[in-house]
Amino acid sequence: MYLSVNHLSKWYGDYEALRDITFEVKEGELLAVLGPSGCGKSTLLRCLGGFEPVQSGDIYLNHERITDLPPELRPVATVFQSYGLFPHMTVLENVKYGLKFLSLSRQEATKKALAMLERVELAQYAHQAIHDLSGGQQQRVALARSLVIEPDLLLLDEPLSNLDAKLRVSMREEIKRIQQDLHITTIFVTHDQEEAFSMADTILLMNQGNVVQTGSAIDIYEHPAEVFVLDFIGKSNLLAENCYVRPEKIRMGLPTKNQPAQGEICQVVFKGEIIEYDIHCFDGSNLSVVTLNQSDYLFQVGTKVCLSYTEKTLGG
Ligand SMILES: Nc1ncnc2c1ncn2[C@@H]1O[C@H](COP(=O)(O)OP(=O)(O)OP(=O)(O)O)[C@@H](O)[C@H]1O
Repeated sequence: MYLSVNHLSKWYGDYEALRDITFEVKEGELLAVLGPSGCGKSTLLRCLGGFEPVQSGDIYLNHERITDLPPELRPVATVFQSYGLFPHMTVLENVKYGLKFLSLSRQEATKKALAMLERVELAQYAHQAIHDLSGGQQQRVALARSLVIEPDLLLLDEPLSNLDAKLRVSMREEIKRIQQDLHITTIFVTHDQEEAFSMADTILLMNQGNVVQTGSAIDIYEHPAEVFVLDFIGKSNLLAENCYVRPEKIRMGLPTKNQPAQGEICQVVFKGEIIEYDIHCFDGSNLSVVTLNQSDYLFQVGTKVCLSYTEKTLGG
């Protein structure tokens, strides 16, 4: 495997921030580390980048053990949330800065930096000051500066968190395009499920310093390993211990002679593309149902409905 992380543990004093973390990443794959605030995502990234020592465990990158190497000796580039660009330098100078520690002639460095700016579609801004660029453009300069050194592994810590909602969506596609073009193995930290789902080949879901599940977006959504995953990823109805049904998997209809009403709609939330319903069932339970907006608005508050669905089992 290209990146192997084996039994990594990290303590801050007597607080265990990472507990026995084990996972693998294939070459050219994009892995999203997803989880709630404080679960240890950034700590894991800092340990992979060499910015934090670990107490036990091993990291192998491209068959080399890098666990104890300082950041500058790891073939790894990190883009932090703040981008860390130098405001007094031009775009080109910022990207060339990444090459400072390689023994390249000035001409070679300029050529490489310009080629990378071309890749991220910013060549025309090469001689502009950093503060003349938008947030999304600055993000791409930070990416270019990291990628120009041709690292074996790219680490991105919540790279879209400083951008507005619309730009986040277009930057997701942009980062994915660049990552795939360069076939660069990438680990991307986010607390945003949609971001992880839309970008990652594999998702590593964390909670309280542990890895709780690893898999594709479909694996994790369709086969949640435990209640935490069910709650964190999407919406769900927990029916009984270990049994659940997703709201969009419930079919709702008007009662017929053969199918009596099982509940009554007590709330309708119109969200445009979808409509969310809260159903009070006659057995005393409550269910959430989501339907696509298919426009006949049959179901209003007070409508009695029948429901059909198949229960799924956690971990199944
Ligand atoms: N330098 C430190 N010293 C002590 N505790 C720390 C340190 N850095 C992080 N922690 C603790 O370790 C835990 C994990 O923090 P971390 O920043 O990795 O979480 P995170 O999942 O990235 O959160 P967020 O999404 O909010 O950035 C938290 O409880 C945090 O308070």
